[in-house]
Amino acid sequence: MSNNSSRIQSIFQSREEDDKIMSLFLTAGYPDLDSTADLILGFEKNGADLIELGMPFSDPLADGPTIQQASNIAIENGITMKRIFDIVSEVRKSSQIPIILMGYINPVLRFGVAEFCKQASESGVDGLIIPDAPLEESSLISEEADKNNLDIIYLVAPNSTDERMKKVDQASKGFVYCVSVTGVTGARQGDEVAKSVSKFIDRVNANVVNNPKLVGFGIKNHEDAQIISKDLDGFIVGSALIDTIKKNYPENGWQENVFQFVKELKFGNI
Ligand SMILES: O=P(O)(O)OC[C@@H](O)[C@@H](O)c1c[nH]c2ccccc12
Repeated sequence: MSNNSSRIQSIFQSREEDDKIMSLFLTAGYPDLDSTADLILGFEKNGADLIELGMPFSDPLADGPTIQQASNIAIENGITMKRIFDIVSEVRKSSQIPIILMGYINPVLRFGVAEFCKQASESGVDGLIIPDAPLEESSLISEEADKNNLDIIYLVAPNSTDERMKKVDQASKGFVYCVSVTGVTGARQGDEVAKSVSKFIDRVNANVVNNPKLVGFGIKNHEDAQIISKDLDGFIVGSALIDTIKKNYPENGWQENVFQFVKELKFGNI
């Protein structure tokens, strides 16, 4: 029997007080099919603690332009569910970094929930984030996820009531995803996120007491990340990473430039 979910728990257990967990979001199959596994391994070497692998979908309603575009390119590249599982199996040959699949419910339903959870788990996936299958719809998938040792991570946002935050905390396993700003994914200008987020984080800390907490949406550099995750366990970056890939690909040495960005995100300019 696999025991995948313990991989997520163990990164929080071994965390030092000042060391923020860094989760990176990458669209599977972007910028090309062959790079995804190598990118994940390189992210890990350069400071990533956790990987969110995006399952591309043609109608990604929570995503801003950067991730929408990456999804479209990945679909053009020929990404499929099977290829996503193959990427995870490939990473598992040499790495134990926790991997969470993140995507929309439709492709999962089309694939078949039971089969999806089984194959995800067998390939070495640890958890799932399905933003359009919130708590109310969780019965669609929670039973099969449980059976296969997959943690389901639910989201809280500034417009979540205290009551809802408590419910999300009860239902989540692995961690709770704190969405820093209302709206879609994407890097924000200036200190927009840092300024608005502190009241929300206080409320999160009062209501979400059983799970570790990571904050995401709009974080673009180390300084943002440190300020925004100050009272939480860590942070998540997606769009700013994908923007960096887009800026460098396919120039010579593009991966090295991306890994340098990753290192600076985690450790600052050193
Ligand atoms: O891209 P940003 O602003 O850095 O935010 C993280 C985000 O990309 C990733 O976690 C994510 C991608 N798509 C999502 C949909 C819903 C919630 C979260 C996500």
